[in-house]
Amino acid sequence: MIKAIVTDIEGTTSSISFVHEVLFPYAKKHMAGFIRHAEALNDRAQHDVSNQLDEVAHLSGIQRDDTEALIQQLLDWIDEDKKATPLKALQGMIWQQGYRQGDFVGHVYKDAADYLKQWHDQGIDLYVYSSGSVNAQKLIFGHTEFGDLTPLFKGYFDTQVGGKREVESYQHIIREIGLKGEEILFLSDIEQELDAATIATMQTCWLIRKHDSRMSISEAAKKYLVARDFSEIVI
Ligand SMILES: CSCCC(=O)C(=O)COP(=O)(O)O
Ligand SMILES: [Mg+2]
Repeated sequence: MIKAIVTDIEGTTSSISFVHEVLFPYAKKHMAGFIRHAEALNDRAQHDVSNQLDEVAHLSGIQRDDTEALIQQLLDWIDEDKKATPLKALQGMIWQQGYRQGDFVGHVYKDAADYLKQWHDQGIDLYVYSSGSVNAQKLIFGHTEFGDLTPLFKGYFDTQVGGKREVESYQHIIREIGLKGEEILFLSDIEQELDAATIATMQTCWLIRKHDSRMSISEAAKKYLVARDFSEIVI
């Protein structure tokens, strides 16, 4: 029996095009200005940005005092869709401005919003696991056309627990949730994420959305339970 559901965001609850054509370009446009002007932020925000730049320097081997090279590295990582934790943290800080200013609304499919509400009302614990930072996850679900969906979620996981294709990440999430793996359903559009969750003993469902699918439904169904939207997910 499923007692908890952990969902991916991009390609699962939300469209790939929103992430790649709205969020990523917005972060790219504002990254340099955001970092150069970090000094003008309040102390805590400045400290947060500085910590992330420390980590960019550590991961890239670029000198910590070469701000322009660090910015270029971040822009290159956006182009590569690199799931680097400091990039994801900085993107979240930049998107926060965008959501607050009303530059965009977080995209969530209607079926996802409807079923998340239904499952929540049934007493199923809901969690998010995305490469986007926990801050970014709360922002996308907090600013949807269906209102603030964050009260539906019991918890959020990002790459602080590890990469989404690593078995250990799902083992960590299972421990944190405090249920057996087979009592938790993981939803994703990415085969390698489903593979890792399955090895960690979670149940899985592969989302093959019409305009977002990277795989045919018949091919995917040979390996995992599949759903074209949340209404087809069997609990
Ligand atoms: C939290 S919205 C932005 C998502 C993001 O930055 C990303 O890289 C997509 O990752 P996901 O694990 O949701 O596919
Ligand atoms: Mg995804």
